[in-house]
Amino acid sequence: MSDSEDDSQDKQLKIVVVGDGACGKTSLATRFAQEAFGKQYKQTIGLDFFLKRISLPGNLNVTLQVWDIGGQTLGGKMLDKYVYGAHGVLLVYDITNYQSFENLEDWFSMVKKANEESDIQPVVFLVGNKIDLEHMRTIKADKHQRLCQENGLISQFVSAKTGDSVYLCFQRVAAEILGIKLNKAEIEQSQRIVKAELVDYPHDEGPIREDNAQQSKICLLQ
Ligand SMILES: Nc1nc2c(ncn2[C@@H]2O[C@H](COP(=O)(O)OP(=O)(O)OP(=O)(O)O)[C@@H](O)[C@H]2O)c(=O)[nH]1
Repeated sequence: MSDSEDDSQDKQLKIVVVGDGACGKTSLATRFAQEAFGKQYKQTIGLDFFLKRISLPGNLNVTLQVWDIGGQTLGGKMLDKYVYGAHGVLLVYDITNYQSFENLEDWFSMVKKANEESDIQPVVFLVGNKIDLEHMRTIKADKHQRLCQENGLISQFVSAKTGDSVYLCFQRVAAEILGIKLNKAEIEQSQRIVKAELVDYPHDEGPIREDNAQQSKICLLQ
């Protein structure tokens, strides 16, 4: 059987990714679906769409349709339609941006309202992104946990930049929707270990001084 025939038999799950502009939704989806990351910010107009097939315990394959919703759509006419019928929702914020956390209330209200008349109620994850910038964190982890407890949300921290826990996040959403329990070994396997890059200057040279670096750039231009 070819891959595409195989795909067509997979269960498809609709996962909607919402949150403020620039909190990293596209980066998260791109990291998951294409294993790539771009530093340049390019605003999503409307929505983007990604498909990725994953495996769950018990040799179960599922295809995730990831709906990456532009942050500027909040309050717009189309948003309800994008979110309607989602099996899973990722409420994403940037841990270094307080406003993106505050605005989750509006995003969550919209998610609940959009699905009021749907037969399926989505599993909702609270996703704190950019944990590679831990030193710039403005929302304490206990505030994040409190929001989860008060609203029945499932907690996840990720970094779209390093890839830390991104695959795990989507795998947990799918498992939760399908009522599958991931064991510790499966969770650990999906968690990418982040290694810091160490710059090792030769001891006798020391770091390059800014004025020297400037000169060498000028030389190159001439
Ligand atoms: N350091 C760091 N930067 C990130 C991370 N995720 C995203 N970024 C950066 O944050 C900026 C915004 O990322 P996007 O993924 O475009 O944000 P978005 O939420 O899709 O934005 P909208 O399209 O406006 O809704 C980009 O410059 C990304 O490179 C992360 O985990 N760590």
